[in-house]
Amino acid sequence: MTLLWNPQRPSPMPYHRYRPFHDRVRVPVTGRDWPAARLERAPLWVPVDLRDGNQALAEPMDTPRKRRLFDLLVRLGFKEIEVGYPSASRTDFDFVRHLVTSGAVPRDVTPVVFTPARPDLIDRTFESIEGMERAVVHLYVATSPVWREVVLRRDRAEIARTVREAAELMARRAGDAPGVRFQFSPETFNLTEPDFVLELCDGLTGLWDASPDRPVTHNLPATVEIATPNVYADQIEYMHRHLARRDSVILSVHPHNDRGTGVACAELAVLAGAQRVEGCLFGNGERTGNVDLVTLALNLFAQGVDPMVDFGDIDAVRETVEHCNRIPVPVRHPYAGDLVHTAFSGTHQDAISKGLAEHARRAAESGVPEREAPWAVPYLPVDPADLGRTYEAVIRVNSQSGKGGSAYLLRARHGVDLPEPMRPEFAVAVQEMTDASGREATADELYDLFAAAYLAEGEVALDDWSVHEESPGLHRFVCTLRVGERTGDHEGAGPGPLTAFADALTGAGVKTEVLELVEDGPVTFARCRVDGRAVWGAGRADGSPLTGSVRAVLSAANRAAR
Ligand SMILES: CC(=O)SCCNC(=O)CCNC(=O)[C@H](O)C(C)(C)COP(=O)(O)OP(=O)(O)OC[C@H]1O[C@@H](n2cnc3c(N)ncnc32)[C@H](O)[C@@H]1OP(=O)(O)O
Ligand SMILES: CC(C)C(=O)C(=O)O
Repeated sequence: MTLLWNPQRPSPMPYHRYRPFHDRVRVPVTGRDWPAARLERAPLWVPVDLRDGNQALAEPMDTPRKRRLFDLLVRLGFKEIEVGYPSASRTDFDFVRHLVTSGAVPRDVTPVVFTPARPDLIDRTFESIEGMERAVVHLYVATSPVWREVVLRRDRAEIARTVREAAELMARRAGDAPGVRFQFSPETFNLTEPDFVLELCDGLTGLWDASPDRPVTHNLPATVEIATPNVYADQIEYMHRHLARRDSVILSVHPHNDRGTGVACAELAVLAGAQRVEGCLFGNGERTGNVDLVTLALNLFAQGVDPMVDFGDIDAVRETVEHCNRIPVPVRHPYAGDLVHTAFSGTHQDAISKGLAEHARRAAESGVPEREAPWAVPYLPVDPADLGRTYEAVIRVNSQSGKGGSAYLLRARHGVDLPEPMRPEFAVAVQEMTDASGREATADELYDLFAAAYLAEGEVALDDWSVHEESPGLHRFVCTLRVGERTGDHEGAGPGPLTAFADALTGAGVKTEVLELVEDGPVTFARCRVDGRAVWGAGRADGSPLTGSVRAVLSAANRAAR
């Protein structure tokens, strides 16, 4: 049926090659609490940058880079950190040994080491953590039908045996070391039959004798995203409700981002009962990456919930992560990208500029410091200052901008506060400039434009001027004026110094009347009627208000002459 309101036509794309998730995995729905749940506290965040993130880098990190990232993660407040896949390479093994021998691991931080279900590699993993006070040994095996059939070539029973044997070896290797705990990941969980995941996880909970004091972590990855986040939430809630000895299990999730919904998957999974979230800073990781822990934590922060990690200097975090990964963070990355607190467009700038002024006003009114006052500035979900950013980048001007943007930059960066009625005419000049260049205009370029338009010399020049009060209510202004080619000495009289100057100008042939004066800050503004036209002028006060006013009137005379 052709819908009148939707004129789209069938595309030539071969979508018939792909199957919806419900043809690929059974998602049992036995009640659903997550849609009404709320995010009220931070889950246990577990950065996997040094393992999952690292295995996705063209140049995996060496020990100095790994150490720098590890120290950053500790400083940020992470308490469980996956530090590597020690059986995979000498570099990874050596780094875990470095952590053991260097004393880099604080007492309240637990490293996690990752291993496949192979006896030789499990042995090597345990070798790497010898002497480590606390560690989680993390076992993984892929469990979904495609991986079973195509990759591992083992059926369900064989996979279950592989997992059991690996887990038994792990338990033997750990002995009764109180500092070692266990984690299991059924890789490709989101494509695996739920009853098989339960069989494997519950088997391990029993085999490892998990208890509330020594819980096991069952980590349920969306290894490759296959569906909308609500489906993952259903899968997690099902496990949350059905896992055995639930009080002895830490239910963890590990979303990737193939459909671009890793963050949503993690958030809905926490609503559905997950207590622990694995991810990477800024979403590094294979293909489209792991879920981004920065976005997740700051999403909580922006809801008034303590993220339990400190991203108060986001640019320093970004700099270290970019150095270690050798991958730049995109300019639109939530919270951390270069442009994410910036508005170029006119109406947004207007709203932000009004919002910032209102924020300052309310803070002053209630006697609360601005950085403590409740935040409600349009278009800025969080105060950039809370992330260690300044307001400099908040408003930037190009041809999409309006009068508010250029006025804001002139005020914020040059102390020049254009009177409201003057802003539209300046915005026209700005737009002409930015339309012509196709570029952004910096605050300095805006000032130069303003100075050329309002502060520069013109047709009318003033020299050797003085003013005095001849008698109460009568001022006399004496000066030399050049108007075009003609230069002459002039005098004017009036009740105030400026009316006297206007009179002198009128005497020199430039009929001038001062309508309004705005003397506030380093530049004074005057609206005058010059030869019948109302025009604005501006003058630098340079410490003397009268000088500013005289120059502003002269500027108006010049602008009228142009
Ligand atoms: C979801 C994840 O992120 S999983 C982790 C991915 N990370 C990495 O692969 C980086 C580190 N890996 C490596 O360095 C290597 O793959 C090693 C050292 C672990 C193993 O190397 P190799 O012995 O050369 O094996 P290879 O890399 O070809 O891996 C494929 C083999 O592992 C088997 N395998 C895959 N996953 C697992 C697992 N979880 N447990 C046991 N065996 C597994 C495959 O069935 C295949 O076996 P086959 O050769 O008998 O067919
Ligand atoms: C094995 C798990 C933890 C994983 O890395 C994944 O599935 O992406």
